[in-house]
Amino acid sequence: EEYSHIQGTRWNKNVITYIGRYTRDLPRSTVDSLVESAFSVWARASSLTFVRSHTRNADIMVEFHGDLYPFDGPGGTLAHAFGPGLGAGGDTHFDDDEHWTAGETFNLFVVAAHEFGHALGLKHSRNPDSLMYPTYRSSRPANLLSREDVANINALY
Ligand SMILES: CNC(=O)[C@@H](NC(=O)[C@H](CC(C)C)CN(O)C=O)C(C)(C)C
Ligand SMILES: [Ca+2]
Ligand SMILES: [Zn+2]
Ligand SMILES: [Zn+2]
Repeated sequence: EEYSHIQGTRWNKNVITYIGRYTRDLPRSTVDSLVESAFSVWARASSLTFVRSHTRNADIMVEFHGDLYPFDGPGGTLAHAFGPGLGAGGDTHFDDDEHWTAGETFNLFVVAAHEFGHALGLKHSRNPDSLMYPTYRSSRPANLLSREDVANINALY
């Protein structure tokens, strides 16, 4: 879920940096490629570009953590992200009590793409076909973004 109390509306730049941590569920190289693919979903639909950083002052920190709020053990909430901003702004956290996969439930690429939508400033959609719909759906269409998702990211950047 997005944390509106700290987020701004959008990043004031088009090149956004990120740095990632890892889960024991997958090889690090797999996490790297799934995260990069999730960012490229938004890069392809907008004027944004995402650059992996190796310094801690990256815009978006990708982390995995267990039983700290709002996480709740296996199932339930899968991840959360802060809207654009300094410090924790843009940071994206995955519940490490989930089983993260590159295929079946829960698919890290699909969840990351949703979370990165929040990290860019997008809210939830009421359209079940949209990536920004608040419930996880494993059988997502090939083109992850709905026309609404594309319209919303381009209305923002
Ligand atoms: C399977 N569990 C769910 O479908 C849960 N939904 C989520 O964990 C959202 C992330 C999904 C959409 C990737 C939380 N969210 O909005 C983060 O930005 C519940 C619907 C149970 C809350
Ligand atoms: Ca959970
Ligand atoms: Zn969400
Ligand atoms: Zn967190």
